Amino acid sequence: MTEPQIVFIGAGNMARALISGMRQQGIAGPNIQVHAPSNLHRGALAEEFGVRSCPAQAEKLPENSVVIYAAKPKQMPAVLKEWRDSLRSASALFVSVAAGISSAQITTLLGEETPVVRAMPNTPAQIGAGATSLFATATVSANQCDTVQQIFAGVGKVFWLHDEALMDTATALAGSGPAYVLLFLEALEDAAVLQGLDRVTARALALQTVLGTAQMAAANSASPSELRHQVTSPGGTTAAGLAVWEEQLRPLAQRALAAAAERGRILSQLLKTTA
Ligand SMILES: NC(=O)C1=CN([C@@H]2O[C@H](COP(=O)(O)OP(=O)(O)OC[C@H]3O[C@@H](n4cnc5c(N)ncnc54)[C@H](OP(=O)(O)O)[C@@H]3O)[C@@H](O)[C@H]2O)C=CC1
Ligand SMILES: O=C(O)[C@@H]1CCC=N1
Repeated sequence: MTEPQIVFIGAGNMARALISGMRQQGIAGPNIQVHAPSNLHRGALAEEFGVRSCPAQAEKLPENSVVIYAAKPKQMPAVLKEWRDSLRSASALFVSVAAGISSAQITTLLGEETPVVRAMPNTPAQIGAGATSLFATATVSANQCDTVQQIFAGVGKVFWLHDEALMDTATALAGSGPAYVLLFLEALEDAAVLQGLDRVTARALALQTVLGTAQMAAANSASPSELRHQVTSPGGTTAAGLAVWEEQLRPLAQRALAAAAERGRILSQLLKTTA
């Protein structure tokens, strides 16, 4: 099977993370093209990864291209109006990473027959450690599902969802998740510095603790709760620290994921697909 041309609409943070991972996966630079209004980000991608840098305007695409929408959710109606005909004439598979925007909204813009996959990757894709949730509409063929699986499996782990409504939860958990983990790292570092540890050591200790724990949990069949109990000596230091975390962490996690998922639904409601 010939490799499909992968066409990015948008050259920002998410496009960069995916392209970086794809290049490490061995996808050739010229097999990836990136469209954006300014040369700022797409020019840098062309220089760094050897991809084709193209203006935002739609162009004729090779048959069976895979088009990845990686511009902002609210820009979708205007952008898809521009691209609709090129997508149709290439029988392109359309993959959207836009938070919140439903497949029904996309097919309203592109036509019912357009095969659409919603993908929610995250930025660790740039080092091949991403987590991507995928949802395919009924018009996506088994071969097209395989193609999408291959693309995203090359930049991390892939999870197919069968209920589109849960894409907002996947977004709240994994799409936004790297920011929560980074905030947690910042908070641990700051707290250790407050106790007198120098910043360089505090950052390195926090980072290695989170990294090592995630790797240990991934390598172990025991649940996170079981592994946590292995750290926690009765009456010891961990129990004292955990008592403080337990006061607030679970309700906070629930509120944070609820707020993020709700924002996804609002982004969807704000979109005027009739524009
Ligand atoms: N950042 C993340 O962690 C994740 C983001 N996403 C989704 O990815 C999408 C992009 O987010 P992110 O990368 O963070 O955003 P950025 O702001 O970093 O990038 C947006 C890109 O869209 C480009 N753009 C603007 N207008 C057009 C147009 N008319 N045609 C083509 N490209 C255009 C911009 O061009 P220019 O370079 O000229 O400014 C820019 O390259 C969003 O839909 C978001 O929901 C999904 C998962 C995770
Ligand atoms: O913040 C956002 O809206 C995007 C989607 C998930 C991560 N970043």
